[in-house]
Order: sequence, then C-alpha cells, then structure tokens
Amino acid sequence: MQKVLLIKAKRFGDSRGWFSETYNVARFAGFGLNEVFVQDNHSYSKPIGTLRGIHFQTPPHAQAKLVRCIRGRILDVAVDLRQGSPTYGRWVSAELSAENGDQLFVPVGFGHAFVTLEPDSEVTYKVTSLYAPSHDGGIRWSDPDIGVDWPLPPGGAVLSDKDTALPFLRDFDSPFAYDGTPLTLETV
Ligand SMILES: Cc1cn([C@H]2C[C@H](O)[C@@H](COP(=O)(O)OP(=O)(O)O[C@H]3O[C@@H](C)C(=O)[C@@H](O)[C@H]3O)O2)c(=O)[nH]c1=O
Repeated sequence: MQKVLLIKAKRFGDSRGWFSETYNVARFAGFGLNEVFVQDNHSYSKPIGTLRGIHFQTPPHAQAKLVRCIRGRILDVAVDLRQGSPTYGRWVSAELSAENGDQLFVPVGFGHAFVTLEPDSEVTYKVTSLYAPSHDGGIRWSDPDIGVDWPLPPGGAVLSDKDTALPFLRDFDSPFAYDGTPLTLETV
C-alpha cells in the first residue's frame, strides 16, 4: 500500500503566467507512486462549506485518488480505514487551492472527503479504478470517533442527501487491510 502524499507543484513562471506538470509518470514513480489512473473526475461546488465525503469504493473496485483544486480552495481529508491499523479512524488533511497547486494522493484503504473554503470551488482528481456504484461506500462526515476538525462557515456544511445518511465508523466492517504503512503526511 501507499502513503498519503502531499505533492507540491513545480511552476515555471514567465511573463505570460506559469506552466506546471500536474502528473508525470517518471516523477511520481520517483516517490513510489506507480498507480495507473483510469478515470479523471471534476466536481464544482457552488456554496462555501460544501462537504463531500467521507467516500471510498470497496474492493475489487477500490480507488486511489490524486486530488487537485483548480478553482477556489478546499480542505482535503484522508481517513485511515485500514482494518488493524494503529491509526484506524485517524485522519490527515491539507489545504489545496488553485493558488498553491498542491495535490493530495489518497491511497486505497483511506476514505476521502473535502470541504470547500471558498464559493465556486472546483476539484479534479484522477482515480485508479472505474466508478462502480455497487461498490460505493462512505462514513458519516461528522463521525465523533473520527473527529475531523472541519472548518465550516456559519451556515454549516452543505451536503448531499446521501452523505447526510452515511453510516458511522462503529457500524462499519472495513474491507481494507493494514499492511504496516504508517499514517503520515509526507510532502514531496
Ligand atoms: C463518483 C462518481 C459519481 N458519478 C455520478 C453519480 C451521481 O449521480 C453523481 C454524483 O455522485 P456523488 O454524489 O457520489 O458525488 P460526490 O459526492 O462528489 O462523490 C465524490 O466525492 C469525493 C469526496 C470522492 O472522493 C469521490 O470519489 C466521489 O465519491 O455523479 C459518476 O457518474 N461517476 C463517478 O465516478
């Protein structure tokens, strides 16, 4: 399995603006990321405080995700859902924005969620397995056993109907196994 990684962008600025590679198979292999991405996703969230998650797909359709914010700003969160992990239910997060160009790599075995910190935020992400609605899974964003410290606006979280009714961690029998990879947030 893989570590959660915060991947910094290299931007080459000139009088026109800048250029940046967002994915390069050789560079990514250099920090141990050899995933094959098979689908690209793009979501737009109008209100500030839009919260999507905590989501995953179960095996054999489990997905690793490479997440980037291309407009606005989000707090992106990865939750350790690996059965037997000493950090089961714990989470790491990073602020991703159009401005910083950072990407979060969320490996298989982690739930993924984000909240928008600005209105009109757009997120794109690559995934390693095709969408399989029959293997869609989720945990409640507000689960007290996870305790994500969501930075919410005064109006609170804006959620899909599905996300308001997701189960809690205590009722979840995780299909993901712990392989000894520690929960860290390494920056590369
Ligand atoms: C995720 C997904 C959804 N859809 C459809 C199903 C549904 O009608 C509509 C909206 O789906 P959702 O409500 O699940 O979208 P959303 O809440 O944005 O779900 C996403 O949340 C983030 C946090 C993730 O990590 C993603 O993997 C995904 O789970 O889009 C696809 O066609 N392909 C896909 O890959």
